Amino acid sequence: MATFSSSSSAYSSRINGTGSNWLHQNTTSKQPPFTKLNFSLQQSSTSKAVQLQHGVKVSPAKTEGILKDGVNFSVTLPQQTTDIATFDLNKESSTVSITVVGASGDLAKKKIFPALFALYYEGCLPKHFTVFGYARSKMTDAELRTMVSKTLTCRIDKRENCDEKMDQFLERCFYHPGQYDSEENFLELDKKLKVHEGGRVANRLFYLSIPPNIFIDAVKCASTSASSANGWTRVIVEKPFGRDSESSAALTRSLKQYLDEDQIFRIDHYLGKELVENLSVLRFSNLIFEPLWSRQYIRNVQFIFAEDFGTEGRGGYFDNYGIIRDIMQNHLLQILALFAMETPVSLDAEDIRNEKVKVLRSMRPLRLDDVVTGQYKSHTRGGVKYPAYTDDKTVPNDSLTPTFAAAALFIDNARWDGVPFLMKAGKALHDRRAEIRVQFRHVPGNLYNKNFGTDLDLATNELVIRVQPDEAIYLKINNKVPGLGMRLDRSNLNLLYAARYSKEIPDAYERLLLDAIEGERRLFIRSDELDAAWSLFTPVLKQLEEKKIVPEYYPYGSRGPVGSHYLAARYNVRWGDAASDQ
Ligand SMILES: NC(=O)C1=CN([C@@H]2O[C@H](COP(=O)(O)OP(=O)(O)OC[C@H]3O[C@@H](n4cnc5c(N)ncnc54)[C@H](OP(=O)(O)O)[C@@H]3O)[C@@H](O)[C@H]2O)C=CC1
Ligand SMILES: O=C1O[C@H](COP(=O)(O)O)[C@@H](O)[C@H](O)[C@H]1O
Repeated sequence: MATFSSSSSAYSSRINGTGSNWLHQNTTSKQPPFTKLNFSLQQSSTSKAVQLQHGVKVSPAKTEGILKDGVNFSVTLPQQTTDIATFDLNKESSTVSITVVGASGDLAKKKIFPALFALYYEGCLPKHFTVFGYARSKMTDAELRTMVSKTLTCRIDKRENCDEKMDQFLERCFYHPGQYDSEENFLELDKKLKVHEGGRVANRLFYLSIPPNIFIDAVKCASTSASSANGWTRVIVEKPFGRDSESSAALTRSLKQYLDEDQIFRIDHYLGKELVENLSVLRFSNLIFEPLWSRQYIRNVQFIFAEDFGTEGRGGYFDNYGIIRDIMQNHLLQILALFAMETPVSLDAEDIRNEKVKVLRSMRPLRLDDVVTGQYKSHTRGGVKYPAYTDDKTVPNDSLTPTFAAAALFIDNARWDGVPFLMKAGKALHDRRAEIRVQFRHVPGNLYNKNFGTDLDLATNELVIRVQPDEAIYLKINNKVPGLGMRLDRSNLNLLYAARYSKEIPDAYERLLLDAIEGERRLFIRSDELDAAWSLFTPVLKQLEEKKIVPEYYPYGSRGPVGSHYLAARYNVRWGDAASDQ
């Protein structure tokens, strides 16, 4: 299947083949909004049928039904197309089976099944697809459907024909109980998959939604006993990808015993978030930002993640990892790489991932002095007692695992030399947010300095990219307060998504699942990126553990340890989220 998307305000294309490249993009109209793409069929085999959706036209007209190999054709989009247009070049002859391994688990219920349903509802899944749940729990197909329907609390809930669509979706959902290390059980799954595939080209996606200690067993069995014989087989792997450089490299080596790198889709769901996707658009398609994107104008950059709840229910997993591995080494570092990378040669996955690796490899490994850790303690507010991290029964009473960390990182390259990149991540804080804050330098020789009082830092521009909640991009500027005097204030140029766009924002898992089905790797982590990411954090993680560094305790629901402010102050930085006009 090949898809591309277009809209009146942005234009882009995503062209992928099924198995091998069915389509080759020759030219794209240069006029935004783009309206035309020219393709030629590359695969020298049988003719392909073309299905076009959303009023997309194909020319020449005779290609409408059957396309012959080597035929050039062009596709015209309606000017205002905002939806994804879907081509299915071999729709009658191929099918996609998505097996959720660990289907009885938390992530499967909370994210994966709802995302699959949303994709189905939006018409983004191929004509022929099947969803299989696989886990050890005993369940029938009907029981899986009940479980899925009960947990399909997703953005689609209130939409037209939701119930009807849900019933249709559930008819495509099946379950096979089995052990994760049993080739025999995976062979049984293979047999069932074959029945549903009905002799078509069989593409198979396995989503490993299981604890990391059983990844390799499951990959081994899936690849040896349930790989597709005539289509592609891909595996989505959930984090954690190891605990440090060594264990991550060992995991990669083991995965590569059974899979090629291009079959492995390492998911970092923050890369699927709308505002993170938009980061490159903001930087590379607006003349006003890219020239400012360097040490010359940027004073510091902050990546902030906060949750207003603790590890509830996931303490067992969390205690072995801690907040640095859970959030910083992956989600925040991935955003940092996209933020700081050089302009990629193109929007192709490999070009983008090459630039991300380069910037990660230009970074200094984090030093112990540049980290502050914290752990939440019990706190009573309004008569309600909020638990300490160690109150979780799955967490040892003497655990030193950080639930909060702040860190200062540096990129030793020409663009970013000396600019502090600060990260802060914590659970059980006073609010929930994820954002990027870019604080600009002072205006040299500012004529209005005297209007700002003594604290010039408060008067510098700040660009905030709020990833969640209430997605927004806003720029703090200085402005004259209307009137006869000369009083200045700080105001926001504010792009609040909910006010600007009526369209709801898809969940990150929808985008990533669709990309994995289409073979688009841009938003997945390549193994060299992972190595580079681990080498930045592994030394400090080891020191924290070996030296048994005691975290600073902070009350549940507070703003976190004071130490994070001292760390920022050492680099002349003030956390943007602490300001009153945030
Ligand atoms: N939950 C979340 O919000 C997030 C999870 N992740 C990652 O996604 C993956 C899945 O997470 P989640 O759904 O929370 O995990 P769960 O702990 O819910 O496990 C998923 C399923 O795996 C099976 N399982 C659990 N423990 C074991 C075990 N020790 N041995 C064998 N099988 C076991 C169980 O199925 P059964 O007993 O039926 O076989 C369970 O339903 C993990 O790698 C996690 O780190 C990543 C980001 C967020
Ligand atoms: O990967 C993880 O992410 C969640 C936060 O994800 P969000 O999309 O809800 O912001 C976090 O709670 C969890 O600890 C971590 O493993």
